[in-house]
Amino acid sequence: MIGKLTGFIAATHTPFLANGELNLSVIEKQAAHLEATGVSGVFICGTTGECHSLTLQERMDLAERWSAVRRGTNLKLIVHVGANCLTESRQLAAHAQSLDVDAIAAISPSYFKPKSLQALIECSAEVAAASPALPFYFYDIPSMTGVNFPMSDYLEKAAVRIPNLAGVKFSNPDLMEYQKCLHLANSKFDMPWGTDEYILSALAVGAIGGVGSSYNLAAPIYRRLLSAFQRVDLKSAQAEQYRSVQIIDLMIQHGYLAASKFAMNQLGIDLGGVRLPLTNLEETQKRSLQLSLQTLGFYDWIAL
Ligand SMILES: CC(=O)N[C@@H]([C@@H](O)[C@H](O)[C@H](O)CO)[C@@H](O)CC(=O)C(=O)O
Repeated sequence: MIGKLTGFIAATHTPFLANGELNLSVIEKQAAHLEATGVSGVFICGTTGECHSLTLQERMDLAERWSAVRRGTNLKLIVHVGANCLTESRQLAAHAQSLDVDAIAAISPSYFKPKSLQALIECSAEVAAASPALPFYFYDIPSMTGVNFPMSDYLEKAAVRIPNLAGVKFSNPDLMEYQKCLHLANSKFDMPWGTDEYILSALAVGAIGGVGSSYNLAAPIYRRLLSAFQRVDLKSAQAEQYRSVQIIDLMIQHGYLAASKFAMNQLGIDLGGVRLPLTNLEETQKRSLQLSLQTLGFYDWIAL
């Protein structure tokens, strides 16, 4: 086991060329940027990575490239293998285990949804069993999957069914349920927090790390937030959290994933655009976002 995930893990974007094909050649630069800005790991092929718009082969190509690139860095590597088809998930999990990766994670199937907690646990168990040597995280993201069971119940029941269960990547803003999970089984489970705009609240109740999209472009803000929190300087921590809120709010107004990819491109990491069904920013939207980021002070906030 890798121990618990600490610090800020970037849920990475998937780089595409102008023609929409995968652009593996930029991953080295992407990793260097993330390491330089202080993230502690990468969570690839997740929501931010547009997992459901990638072919199985593309997901494996990404895992292979990241596994090679992160060697020689301090970045942890977690591969998201969730899919609607459990056979594909199992293939991805087995493939991840053949590489140098730290853990896998999987969301619930969501087109046909598990009707009971036990059915959800059976889905996780099938995937986790395909890579028994890797820690398995259930990726709880009800806003995207529409699957919503109490994660404290999931952990209690799944712990006896899934030997390699490490915890839950908690992309669910329910802080009460989060605390119940944190206190289960002598805090045995790892619970990386997945809603960046509430990370300060999560730290206050016991989080030790987060996985999220905005750590790709704004890790320095979160690092200052964490150090202010650790020295009990709540005013400074709140100020940094509010910076994150303003950035995220701006991205949401412009279409979150396309806007965050555009911002990464502006930072010199050319990740290209998003794939349909998501849509890219129009030129006017790009200009307005760029101006708003400058006016906000974004580029000063993230300077190293
Ligand atoms: C619903 C959603 O996409 N949540 C994001 C957050 O990082 C989110 O983008 C951020 O908090 C802004 O709302 C992550 O939890 C997703 C994530 O980790 C991933 O891309 O796999």
